[in-house]
Amino acid sequence: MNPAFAPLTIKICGLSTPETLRAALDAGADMVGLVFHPKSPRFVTTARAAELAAMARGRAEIVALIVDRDVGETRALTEALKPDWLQLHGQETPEQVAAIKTATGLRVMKALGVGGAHDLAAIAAYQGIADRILLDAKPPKDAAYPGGHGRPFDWGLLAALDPALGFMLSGGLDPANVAQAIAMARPWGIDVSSGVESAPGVKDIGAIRDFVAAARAASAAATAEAGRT
Ligand SMILES: O=C(O)c1ccccc1N[C@@H]1O[C@H](COP(=O)(O)O)[C@@H](O)[C@H]1O
Repeated sequence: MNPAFAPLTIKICGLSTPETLRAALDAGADMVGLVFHPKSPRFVTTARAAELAAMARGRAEIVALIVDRDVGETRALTEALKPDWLQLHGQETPEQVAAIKTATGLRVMKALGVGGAHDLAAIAAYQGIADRILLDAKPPKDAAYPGGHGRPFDWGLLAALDPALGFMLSGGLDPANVAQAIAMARPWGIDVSSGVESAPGVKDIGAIRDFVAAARAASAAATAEAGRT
């Protein structure tokens, strides 16, 4: 499908309680993300994740977010949780992405940090291997974990990309800026964590609803605009 007319995929990441997960599902999120990186304020144990996944299954796609895990550990996690997707948010090489995909049989989203136009060159090495590329802001220097810092990057850089790429966009999105991000970047999907929180790791149900509503409205406007041009 022409990406300009594809429905926007909305992912709410870092959910860790039944109440906030339910809010994301009721708001109409397409994907829900569970963070398995121990240093993250959104970290969930496998037991808590299984409880949340049982609520989400059949209503939204379940994304397990991991950082530089080896193939054996990843396989054990996916056998226990049975997610729909893996989000690889570390320094995984194309070869490691391919090995994880083969070992788990799951769809894989590979996150790449963007700080300048030169960073977009890294995309090519993952095309045909990762099922989706996620373009995120780079973390602050010396950050304890590599994503989820609420920092946007220059979405104007993405105008240079082939529209057929169909990438996921994240980094500092929130209910107030998501419409502008969609209008500028025309992503296949969007991913948010900090922008729907009242403090790191504490999701805000009102902000989740506002974010999904703002994103759906902006996506409808972008689709109508593409139909006129
Ligand atoms: O959310 C986390 O804690 C996290 C930890 C380690 C790697 C990635 C993480 N989150 C991802 O980071 C981006 C941006 O999030 P934000 O909206 O700027 O807070 C997003 O893709 C999250 O899935």
